[in-house]
Order: sequence, then C-alpha cells, then structure tokens
Amino acid sequence: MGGGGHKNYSVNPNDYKLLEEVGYGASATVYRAIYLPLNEVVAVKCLDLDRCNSNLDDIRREAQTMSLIDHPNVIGAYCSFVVDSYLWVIMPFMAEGSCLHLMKIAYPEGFEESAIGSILKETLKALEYLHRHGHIHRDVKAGNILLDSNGEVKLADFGVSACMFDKGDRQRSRNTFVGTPCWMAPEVLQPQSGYDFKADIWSFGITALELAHGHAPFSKYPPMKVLLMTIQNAPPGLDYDRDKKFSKSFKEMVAMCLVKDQTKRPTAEKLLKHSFFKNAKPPELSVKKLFADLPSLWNRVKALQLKDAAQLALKKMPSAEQEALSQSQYQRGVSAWNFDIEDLKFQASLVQDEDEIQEIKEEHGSGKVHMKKRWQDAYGSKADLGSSVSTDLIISEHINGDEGLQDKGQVGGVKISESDTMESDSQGKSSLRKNGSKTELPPPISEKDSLLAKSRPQTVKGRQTQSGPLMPGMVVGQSIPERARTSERSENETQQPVEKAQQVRRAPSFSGPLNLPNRASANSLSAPIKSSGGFRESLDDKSKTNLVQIKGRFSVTSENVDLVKGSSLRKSASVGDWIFESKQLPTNHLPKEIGNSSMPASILMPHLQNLFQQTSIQQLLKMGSCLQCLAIRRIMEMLMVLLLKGNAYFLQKSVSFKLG
Ligand SMILES: Nc1ncnc2c1ncn2[C@@H]1O[C@H](COP(=O)(O)OP(=O)(O)OP(=O)(O)O)[C@@H](O)[C@H]1O
Repeated sequence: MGGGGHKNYSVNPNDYKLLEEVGYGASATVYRAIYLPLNEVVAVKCLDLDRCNSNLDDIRREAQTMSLIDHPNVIGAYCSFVVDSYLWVIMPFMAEGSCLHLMKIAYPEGFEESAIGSILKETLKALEYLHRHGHIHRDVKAGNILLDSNGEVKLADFGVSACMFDKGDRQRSRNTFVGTPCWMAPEVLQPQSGYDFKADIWSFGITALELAHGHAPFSKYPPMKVLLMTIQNAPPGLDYDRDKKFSKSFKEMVAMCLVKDQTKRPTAEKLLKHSFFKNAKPPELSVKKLFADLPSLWNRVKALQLKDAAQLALKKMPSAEQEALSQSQYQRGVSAWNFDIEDLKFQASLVQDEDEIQEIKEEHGSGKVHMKKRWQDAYGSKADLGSSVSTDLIISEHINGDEGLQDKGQVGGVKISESDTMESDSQGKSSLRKNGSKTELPPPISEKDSLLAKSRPQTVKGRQTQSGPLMPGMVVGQSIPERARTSERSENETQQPVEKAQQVRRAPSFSGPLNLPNRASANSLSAPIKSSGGFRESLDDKSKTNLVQIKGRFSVTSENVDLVKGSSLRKSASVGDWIFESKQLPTNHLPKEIGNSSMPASILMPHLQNLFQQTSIQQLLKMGSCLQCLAIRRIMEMLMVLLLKGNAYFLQKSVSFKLG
C-alpha cells in the first residue's frame, strides 16, 4: 500500500504489538505500536466500522485512494486490514501528535509566528499535492496536522477517517445535514453554491488562525450560530489587538485565504509563493523546539484525559455524567455533545436578530476584550492547565511511570502491552512550559486516578479476525461486508468482544439521541465537530431534488426521512457529525395550546418540528431574515419554558431542529 516506501508490512494483527494510546477521534483510537517483524514503531489507527456511515465499497475505494498517496507531507498508510469490527490502518508514527493536542497541552494561546509559518508551509505543500492530484482534503485543521519529533509535518486524516468514507449514495439517502461549520468555507455551507478545492484554502486560513490563537474562530459557538456567522459576517482575520505581534505578511496571507468569493482565493501553488512562506524557516528549526521540554505524547494524552475526567467529576448536575462531559466538551468546541438545557439555551441564542449579528461583527472586528473574556470563560486561559487544582488536571511528573494508566486489555483482538513500551518517558518533566513560562503542576489525586480507571476500557479478550488488507483488487473477508452493511444495527444486539472492550467509549449510538463518549477523550477535548469527510459526489440523480444542499460536509434536505424516529438532531454514527434530520408533518399551524406550557412536550414537539421545517434553512441563510429569526427564537423560548419545567421527555431527547 501507499505511503510505506518499499517496506512490506504484514496484514496480520499479531505482527503488531499495541502500546500506548496516543490519540482518540470521533471514530477511531490511535495507538503507538511495534511492528514486530521489523521492530519498528508505527501508529495503528483502529477505526470502528460500526461507527462508520459507509459501506465497505466506500471504505475500499478510500483505501485505494490512500494507497496512491505519496508525499512527504501527507500521511499515508502502510497497509490496512480488518480485525473484528475494526479497520486497522497502519501508518507512520508521528511522535508529537497533532498540533491541536500540542496547543491544548502547552500552547493554549497558539504558537509563535515562526512555528506557524513552518507548519503551514508544510501543510500547504500537502494541499498543493492533493489538489494537483484532484483531491480535496476537506478536513484541514490543526487536529489533522501531525508532528514528528524531528519537526516533520504531515497532513493526516485523508482517506482513513471513518467520516471520509461517508459519502455518495448513503449520504444522499440519509437526507441529512452533517458537519461542523468552524473550518468550513461559506460556499460549503451554502446551498446550491457548490465548492471545489478552494474550500481547502479557506479551511487552511481558518487553521492559520487556529494555530495563531489556540482555537478556531467562532469555535465557542454552537454549530448553527457558527454557520450563520460564517455566512453573514465579514471573514475572520488577524485583526484583534492581540494579533499585533504578527507580521503584515502573515495577516495578508490569512486574508487572502479567507475571501468569501472562492474564485478570488489563491491556489495552494500560488499561495506557496507568498512572502510569508518564502521566509518560513525549516520546520526542524522552528517546530522542533515546540516540544523540546514536554513529556511524551502518550503522557500528554493521559494528562488531557485526566483533565477531562476531573472536570467531569466536578460537575454538580445530578445523574449527568454524560451531560456534564458534554458541557465541558461543548465549551471546548469538541466533536460531540449532548443537548441538555444549557445546550438548548445556546441553541436558542444562536438565532440572532441583526443587531446581535452586528454586535458580533463589531466585536470580532475590533477584538474587544469581552470577546476574549467570553472565550476564556468558556475555555479557560492558558492557566487552566495548571492554575486550578480543583477543576483541572495537569501533567506532572507523577504521570510518568504512572499507576497503570495504560490499557492492559486487548483491542481489536491484539493485546496491548504495557511493559513493552519502546522507550520510557525519559523526557517527562514536572512542569509544562508555555512560551517560555513555566507552570508548576500539582500531582494527580486519587479521585482523578479513580476516574481515569473508570474511563479505561475493560479488558476483554477479543476475537481475532484477520481479514486481509483493503487493497486494490483484494477481497476482504466475507464477514466484513455483512458487518459493514449492518453498521446501524441496534446496540442491543450481540456485541463483538472488541466492541465490549471499548463500549465505554462508544456512547455515540446509532439508535438513540445524541450521545457522547463517556470517557475522557484527549482528542475530543479539543477536536472540533468532526466533519463527515470524504468527497461528496456531484449530484446528478433525481433523488437530489429534495436536497437543499449536499456538497461538502453539510447535506441539507427537505425530504422526509425515517431514520431514528423521535430523535431529530443527533450525532451521526461517526460521533462528530451533526445531523439535522427532516421529518414531514402535516403543514398545520401550531395549535393554540402552544402557548400553554403545561401541554405535554411530546405533543408539542412535532408541531415545533413542523414549524422549523417550514422555515427553510436555505432561505434563512440567504436572507438572514430578522422575521424568521425572531419566529424561531420565539419558538425556542417557548421550548425553553417547557424544558425548564423539567420535562423529562426533552431532557432525554436531542433537540430537533426542523429546518430543511
Ligand atoms: N500517525 C499518527 N501518529 C501519532 N498520532 C496520531 C497519528 N494519527 C493520529 N494520531 C493522533 O490520534 C488522534 C486521532 O486520530 P484521527 O484524527 O485520525 O482520528 P479521527 O477519528 O479521524 O479523529 P477526529 O474525529 O478528530 O478527526 C489525532 O488527533 C492525533 O493526535
């Protein structure tokens, strides 16, 4: 397979010894591992096929695409094969993980410009390569830019993401509205506009801001609000007071990428010639030093998990483990959360009148302090990492050589070794450094340890099924298509052993309302809502007539769907996707009783849904209509009243926005 140079990597899972977990995404867990025949460290991404929204053909096609990728700045796969219900993707191990992880752990306010320049230049080379070969990455973000200890930079998640496989007919037939707006170009969000590789240039510009600030613009807002802001507001840029430190050429480069008219955005090739990149330092000079004093990747990951677990534990809300986690994750702009009252409040506030939008525009443009304050309120400042013992768990030397934090179970049928780690954490430090300043870190406390233990997957012996690689021309084991095609089966059905082993992290379900991984996930701490990834094929069949929009990560339709009844806004099977489902109802007006808050929510809900449905998102987005906004807002307020009265129905349901 591609990306592997001339070495051969076997498709036998027993040839890979899984070591520490180094990353966790919407649908996959990534392990550092040893490829035993060569005694070589590799990364193994265990992609949960049950959480993929794709059939095996899509997966195989993507695997074929991957096999053709060969560029030093694009991470390829050595090989891939199926183990139980997991697709294992074997790839080079990037010892410093993603830029997102690095920022979360040590640079919450972003990197310095020289490092940003180097990282972006390497990423842009990757994009130039992909675009030249006719590919759109569609998921450019700091979380998908991986770093190696020598400063090497690689763009990841091309063709391996579960969501990348989620495309084509299946996507269409679901009539869904999927994705996250933060990195998305306006044309991707807007119906009928279509998009091309220039969408990656927009995302690249957003990623530049993400690296500069530690977060993507608007990332504290709920998806719909971000969507509106992306479309209606002036493009974000480096115009805050805090951005004075950045060079003119950096600002100019970002502004070139973040032009709403895609035709006016430069190509990757042209952008590479910009002075900002011409003057960029080699990554070994500017990137390598970023992690010089940091603990090993897996210990950073553990620290992030601990931090999230601690926050979860300290949430006061009763019986709300997931809810609490969702809150915490939501505030961090992550890929998954549950809708509860607070979330609904957020959602309610996302529909703004023009005054509000104007206020945000001004706020954004002028970089007023309270924007920053709000950001800090939501995310915490850099001091979060170490300042609050009660709420934040931090890396400390105690994490190194810790008390069994590693999984000692089996994943995908192969035992994860604790003792066979290739290198001990000799780099472990008792403090973290951020931009030269040190943050002293308290030791973990027992409560946190116990939380972590709780979040560990159970040790379950998994069945080993080596089913062959997903390679061009190769036949995948017979059981796999069946498995892949039944990926939406009920969770009540018999689970595979591996699923059981990981069920603690599999709260996202196919059958229920929006859920969260009820495990502190280092990745989900910071990862934005996962895009569905994959290429949306151009729509040429008649079935698209009800589609409001499908290209890109968003697919908005007005067509009736009968997916998960009663749960209309939920995560897709791959956790990070938002799905706004549409369900036809008689086009009656709201009943008179709608103002009566004693009316059962179960009765009221369909009418609310219907009303939402009547409000075309397309029109809403295009018009930015005050009237519609106000109408929706009013409905949301009524919904709030009901919710606040403790209607359990709503508390357990994902809120439904019928916008299609
Ligand atoms: N080759 C690798 N070497 C080291 N770490 C990796 C590698 N690939 C992925 N990771 C880590 O694992 C994390 C999750 O991987 P990945 O993003 O591919 O999974 P995902 O399910 O697609 O996640 P997401 O939902 O964030 O896109 C990454 O953010 C990164 O930190």
